[in-house]
Amino acid sequence: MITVDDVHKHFGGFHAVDGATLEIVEGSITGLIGPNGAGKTTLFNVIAGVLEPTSGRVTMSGEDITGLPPHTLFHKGLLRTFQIAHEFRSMTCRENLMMVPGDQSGERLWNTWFGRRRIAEEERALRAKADEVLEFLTIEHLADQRADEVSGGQKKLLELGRTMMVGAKIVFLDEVGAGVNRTLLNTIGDAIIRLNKERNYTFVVIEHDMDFIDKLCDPVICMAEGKVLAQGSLAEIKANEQVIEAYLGTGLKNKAKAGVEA
Ligand SMILES: Nc1ncnc2c1ncn2[C@@H]1O[C@H](COP(=O)(O)OP(=O)(O)OP(=O)(O)O)[C@@H](O)[C@H]1O
Repeated sequence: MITVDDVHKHFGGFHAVDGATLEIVEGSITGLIGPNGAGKTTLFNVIAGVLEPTSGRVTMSGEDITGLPPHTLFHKGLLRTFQIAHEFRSMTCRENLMMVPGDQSGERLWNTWFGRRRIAEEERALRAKADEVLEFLTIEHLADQRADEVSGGQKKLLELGRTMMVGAKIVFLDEVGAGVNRTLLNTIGDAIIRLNKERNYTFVVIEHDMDFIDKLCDPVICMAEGKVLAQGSLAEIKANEQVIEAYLGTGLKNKAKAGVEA
């Protein structure tokens, strides 16, 4: 579905992504792991059009999407979740969902003059859709709560909900687990699995929480120092010596030589 071919992203002389090549298979929940500073978020941002790559190619279903801006990718069904923007925080959760850009007639001046009835109908449909999304995510009780009054985990669910307001095909999630309690993390995990199974979403998930990765992701891709080190099931990744070296820093071989137990 997505291929990343020899992508580089340099910040001055620093190679944050240094020749990453990988494939994201349609229908998968792919985990992207790696030590801090491995280049995971930078690679996400390149794929999602937030950053232009220094070189390399990204394709989606065979189409070259390298360097396309986020709003163009959004209309192709490729979404990266972001924290709810400052100006949306005083809105209710339902309104946050209803604000996701679509093709509402109300956005066009012509229709504000000539299509009031149609706008009202669309607004009703949008509201019903937002309520359906809130119900799917089991947060219907938050519909009228301001977005800045809900917990961190509930905000993450809302961010996921925003992807459901449009016909997302592939969603990039960056550290949904950070600072979220276990119960809500399970709710988020379940929502991801249901979206994957019931609505054919493909996910790419950056996460440090290995239990979360274990529950959700196959395959798992491990990056270090801007490169893809390994790809496979989590068990395979955990057994991969290069991966262990990357996480431990000094490396098993060196430790063995020094007579240190790994
Ligand atoms: N805009 C930027 N300018 C300069 N350096 C940057 C920039 N963005 C990222 N970097 C550097 O690139 C490297 C990779 O960062 P990135 O955030 O992609 O890593 P990561 O694998 O997502 O790490 P983490 O797991 O800690 O979030 C880091 O050393 C970071 O400091």
